[in-house]
Amino acid sequence: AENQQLFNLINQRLSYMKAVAAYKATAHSPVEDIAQEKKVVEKSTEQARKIGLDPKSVGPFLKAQIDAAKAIQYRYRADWLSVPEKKQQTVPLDILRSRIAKTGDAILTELHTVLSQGGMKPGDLALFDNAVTEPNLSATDKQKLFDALLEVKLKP
Ligand SMILES: C=C(O[C@@H]1C=C(C(=O)O)C=C[C@H]1O)C(=O)O
Repeated sequence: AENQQLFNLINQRLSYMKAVAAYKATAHSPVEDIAQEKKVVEKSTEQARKIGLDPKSVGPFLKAQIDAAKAIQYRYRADWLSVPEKKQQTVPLDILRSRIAKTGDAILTELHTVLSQGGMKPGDLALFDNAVTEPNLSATDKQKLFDALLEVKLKP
């Protein structure tokens, strides 16, 4: 169903965070990049408005996605301090960010479709739980993400 596709896309965005964390670890860069977050929020808010989502209700969802993305990266970084990973090939950050942006746009488009077809019910939490499989996402991060997702509305 459409909900399943939406949840898969949300998981896909989170699944890029291991590669982002690996790039930053190699570059000795911090996880948090406020300038990039601002770009993501501005572009996504504009996209949401264009496709007919209520931009105000999208704000907390975007924040929850970014918070989850950072929490995942911090956990990888912490784990790699205890048990270093074998040297992997790192994907350039600009390439990862363009994939993240594409997935982010797809999430908003799919969310619009779901809301146009009647929206989600709290009972969809079980579907969401199964679809969102990123191992370094905590149960509370996951709950926050789902709660913010349920608050997104169509443009009045
Ligand atoms: C994903 C990244 O890491 C963090 C999370 C971001 C996001 O979820 O869009 C943006 C900037 C960073 O604070 C990144 O640096 O691109």
